[in-house]
Amino acid sequence: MFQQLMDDHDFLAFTLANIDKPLKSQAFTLSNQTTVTILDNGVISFSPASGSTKDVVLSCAIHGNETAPIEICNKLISDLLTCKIETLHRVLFIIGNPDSILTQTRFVEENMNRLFSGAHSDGEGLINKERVRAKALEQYVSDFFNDNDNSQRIHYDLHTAIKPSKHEKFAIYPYRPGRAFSAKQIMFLAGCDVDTILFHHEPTTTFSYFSSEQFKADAFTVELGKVMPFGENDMHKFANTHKMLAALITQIEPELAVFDSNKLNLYKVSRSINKHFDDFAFSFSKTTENFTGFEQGQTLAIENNQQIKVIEPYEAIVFPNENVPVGQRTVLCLVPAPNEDIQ
Ligand SMILES: O=C(O)CCC(=O)N[C@@H](CCC(=O)O)C(=O)O
Ligand SMILES: [Zn+2]
Repeated sequence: MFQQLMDDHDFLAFTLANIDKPLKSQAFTLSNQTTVTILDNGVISFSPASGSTKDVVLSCAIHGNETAPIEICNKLISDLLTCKIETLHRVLFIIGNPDSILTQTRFVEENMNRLFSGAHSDGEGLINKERVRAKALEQYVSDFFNDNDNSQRIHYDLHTAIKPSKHEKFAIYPYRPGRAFSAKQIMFLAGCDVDTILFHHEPTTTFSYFSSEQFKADAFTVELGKVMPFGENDMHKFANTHKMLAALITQIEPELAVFDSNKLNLYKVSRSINKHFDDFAFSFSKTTENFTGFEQGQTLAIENNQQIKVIEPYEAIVFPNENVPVGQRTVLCLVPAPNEDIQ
């Protein structure tokens, strides 16, 4: 079964070829003494022989149609397997939802990025593959981080956005009460061309919040551009992201620019507008880009004959999506964030 991976070093192809085949955890050693462990379909870790000071989780395809992050992770995995690059830190790669890669959809039955921090087992429980997978992924991340108590824990959950964005690459910094935001992390992301940060205002059931909250990891949902099918990503646009992620794992400390808020776009999430009725509809056009701003009093959406208006003097919107189940987020509203505690 592993021969295909040894021959072509294509972990994505290996993952898709082995969906639903029982896969026993298996480890082997590369010529540079890195231990490679395949833990499950789409889950692979690399451990250097010694000296790891960081534990890094790189996840992609939590939404199966978000292909650029999959291509970036697959290239890093391939370069590690061929010893073209050598990691100095423990790294866990996760291809989140292989079934939805095959269907080329965001998810098959349920949005996996609403199922973490135990939400997979709420209500009717583990009734579909996405719920079972979210629970399993929590376990892999927990085992990975718990294996090494002294390391800095990092998790970048890589996505692409459904709509085009005024700021092409941006990251969501999960809610972390009592913990300052990290200037170094923000500058690492800036090095990846991710120059826009959204500070979240409440707990969520996303993968990045899980790692941030449970393991005090420096964790982010990172949006690397717009969703595109395989073969249609302009990989030049991801060169700096790829370069920085490679530097993160192959260097003790990648070189970072000094924090400068003037070079960044910093937003705070002011509220999440959830869907309460089936007739929820936005008042703005379907082509409206992420980060489009609206003035106080403007109507953003209508549901059940009620208008949902802009509350703050100015709110920008991100991730508008009316096609979600009742109870889920339809859009996040953002306000400028000049005074966050960034250290
Ligand atoms: O473009 C969209 O509408 C969604 C893109 C996406 O998948 N975003 C993540 C953000 C998660 C977070 O808030 O940290 C998601 O919706 O799950
Ligand atoms: Zn996504």
